[in-house]
Amino acid sequence: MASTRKVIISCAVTGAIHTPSMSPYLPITAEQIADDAVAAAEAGAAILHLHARNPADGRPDQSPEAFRPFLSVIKQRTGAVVNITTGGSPYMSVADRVKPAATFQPEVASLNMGTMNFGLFHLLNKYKDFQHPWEREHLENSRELVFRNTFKDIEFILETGYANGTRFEFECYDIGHLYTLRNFHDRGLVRGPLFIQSVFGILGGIGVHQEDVLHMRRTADRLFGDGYRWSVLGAGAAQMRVAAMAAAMGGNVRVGLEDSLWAGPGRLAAGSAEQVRTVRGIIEGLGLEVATPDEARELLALKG
Ligand SMILES: C[C@H](N)CC(=O)CC(=O)O
Ligand SMILES: [Zn+2]
Repeated sequence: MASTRKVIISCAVTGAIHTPSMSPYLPITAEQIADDAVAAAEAGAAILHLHARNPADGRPDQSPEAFRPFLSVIKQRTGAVVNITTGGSPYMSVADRVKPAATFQPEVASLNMGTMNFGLFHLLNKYKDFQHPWEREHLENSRELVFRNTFKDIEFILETGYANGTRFEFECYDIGHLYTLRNFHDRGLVRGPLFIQSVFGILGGIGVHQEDVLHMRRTADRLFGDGYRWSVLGAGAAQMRVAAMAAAMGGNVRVGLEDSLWAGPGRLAAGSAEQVRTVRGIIEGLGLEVATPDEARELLALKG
């Protein structure tokens, strides 16, 4: 009897897109980030994708010192795989963005496969009142904001990570990013199995329609055959629908308050663990099983 397929749940607990005034549940302090991450791991997340913030006003903070307090707690309290962002926020230089991963040498680090417009200004239609002035600026400035990751930047991040045995979550926000990854693959600059995180619903990238999800899957199959592990994240209200489609199509999933603040229409999630429980229900409802951190390590050939 064929063994049941294991689905890897990644959880991104805070990110750098959402701001404190958007949800009282968005973890900001190191203690809140650690507690939310541990709860997500206990709910079934095998991989924890981590950003840091300034505890005073929630502003994204990419200094290694901002990461250290919650990383040690997470390591003590869970066996989950740690995935440190190299995306940081679009306002940061690549040199700053890579510092935490270079310092802590995690099993996994995120890597955005290209430069892109990163639209957040549409969120101003929804959010009017902000505790901190930087929040409105963060959204307004996104009209002329470019998230920069040139081919040279990507090479630099790859070299930095691979030197420490770190593997990558290749974030592909559009079909062109898959072709970029294929080019790096053909030049022998990336190591398989490739962990591809398809990102749906960020303004500036691909949408959240089922045809978009299918298109990403088919293109990745054509470019990488069985040399990759596919995962998806859907931004905002599309999170669970995109996850359900991908799980049914042999994929893995990412949830968490970095990608969506919601538990349902008009209902804020009281933490990332609530979304992990929801997506776990979908996965088990499909007759599949959730991968443990060690099963994820094996599937992704991580250093452990
Ligand atoms: C849409 C997500 N915020 C993508 C992300 O997680 C980027 C990164 O941290 O490198
Ligand atoms: Zn991130």
